[in-house]
Amino acid sequence: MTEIEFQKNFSQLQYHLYTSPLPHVSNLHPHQKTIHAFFMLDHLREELQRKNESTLKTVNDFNLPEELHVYHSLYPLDQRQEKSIKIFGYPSWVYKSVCSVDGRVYCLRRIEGFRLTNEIAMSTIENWRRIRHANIVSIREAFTTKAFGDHSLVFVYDYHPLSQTLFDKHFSSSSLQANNLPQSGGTGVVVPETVLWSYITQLASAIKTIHSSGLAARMIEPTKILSTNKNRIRINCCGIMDMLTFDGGKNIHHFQQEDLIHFGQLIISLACNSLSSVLNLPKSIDYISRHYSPDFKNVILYLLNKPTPTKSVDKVIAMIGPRILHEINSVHHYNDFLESELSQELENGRLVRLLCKFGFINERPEFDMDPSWSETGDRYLIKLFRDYVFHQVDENGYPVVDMAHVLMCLNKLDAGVDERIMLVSRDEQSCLIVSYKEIKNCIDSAFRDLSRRK
Ligand SMILES: Nc1ncnc2c1ncn2[C@@H]1O[C@H](COP(=O)(O)OP(=O)(O)OP(=O)(O)O)[C@@H](O)[C@H]1O
Repeated sequence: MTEIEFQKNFSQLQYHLYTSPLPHVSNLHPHQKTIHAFFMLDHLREELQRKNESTLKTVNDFNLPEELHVYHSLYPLDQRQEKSIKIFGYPSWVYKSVCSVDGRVYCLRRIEGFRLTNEIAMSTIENWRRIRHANIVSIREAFTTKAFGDHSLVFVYDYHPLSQTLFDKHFSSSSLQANNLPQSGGTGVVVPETVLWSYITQLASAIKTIHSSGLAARMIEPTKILSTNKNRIRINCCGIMDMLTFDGGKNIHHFQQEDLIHFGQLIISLACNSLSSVLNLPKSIDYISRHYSPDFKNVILYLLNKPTPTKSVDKVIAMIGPRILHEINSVHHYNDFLESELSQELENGRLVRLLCKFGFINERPEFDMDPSWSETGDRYLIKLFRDYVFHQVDENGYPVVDMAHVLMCLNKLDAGVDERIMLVSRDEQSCLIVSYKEIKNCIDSAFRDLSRRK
């Protein structure tokens, strides 16, 4: 399916189901709530919806193999059609794909035209598979294939929907600036120092885990670091270079030292908002001294120092200690925020379960001829309660469509409160005074009754 067909077949989801609260209702009493209090924040919902949509996207591309090892439904993720061989020495392609073994979505990276001659190289992936880190894209497996009509090597990674490379995030729209250092009299920094400290902390943590496992990342570069969430980054493509240039681990110390230098170059490029800033270090450091804190400059200078036997990521971690505490604090705050948003939806799950029970009980066709089912006793009460919640009309006979009323009734029902309400029959000939507690008992017993009938 093409992108246009996809748009046609799946009508756009309405992200903004509710407008934000108006100013005059924002000052509520403690016991009052607006409709927004029952749902997660719009922007969070929208982000999750978009991620789901992009995870489900499919395409009918006859140039792609239908099946590849245990993977199918390949969907290309490359945004740029021109293939650069700068990073791997071979053209590489990225696909989203579904695994037929566990049904999950993965990201496949194909290295085109690579013929594996040394089988032992495959074993390097085992070391990488053992690494689980919040700032590293996890690798699952690697295999060779001729499904594309050539000898290709495919690496399977966790899929992070809608992720962006740091290059796309910070350098793509600024290609003009990419060749020039920002002017000293400019409006100030492009990437705030707090964001850069967060990047430094996350990358240092990932590199520490990699180096402690006797490995080297060899991928600290803007197109191979993914931004998967707000300020959340992950090193991508780990393990590929170890396989493409297999040396049995002889040069690992050299590659680890290179990691630190590339780390420094990445941060300097982000701080100066220019990929070429590493070519003119004195000018770049001067810019950083004027716009960022001395601590920040010292970390960069340390990272860019010539390799020595004592230069290590541990020293970087010691230098950035206080910033790590700040990062932990921010992460805990964000965690609290997400937990509170999640709890809003938890309430909705409860209400959906209640609505499902209503759906099971009311208007069952097989009991149409059985007046004892819905027209008497408990079931009759449930039917009247359903009318009370959903089918009320105003004094002019117009339907009352009031979500707050529905939510209030369902919440009181779920809690089984003692409050009493008056239920009126449709012909208005009889009325019943019952408590939510009694109705709750009726629903539970009717549902139990249904579940038992097999
Ligand atoms: N694990 C992943 N999960 C989800 N999306 C990914 C993953 N890895 C890469 N992508 C996406 O695939 C696209 C292409 O990635 P790639 O690494 O090829 O970047 P690139 O900028 O095209 O680099 P190159 O110039 O080396 O091809 C990017 O938009 C990236 O966000």
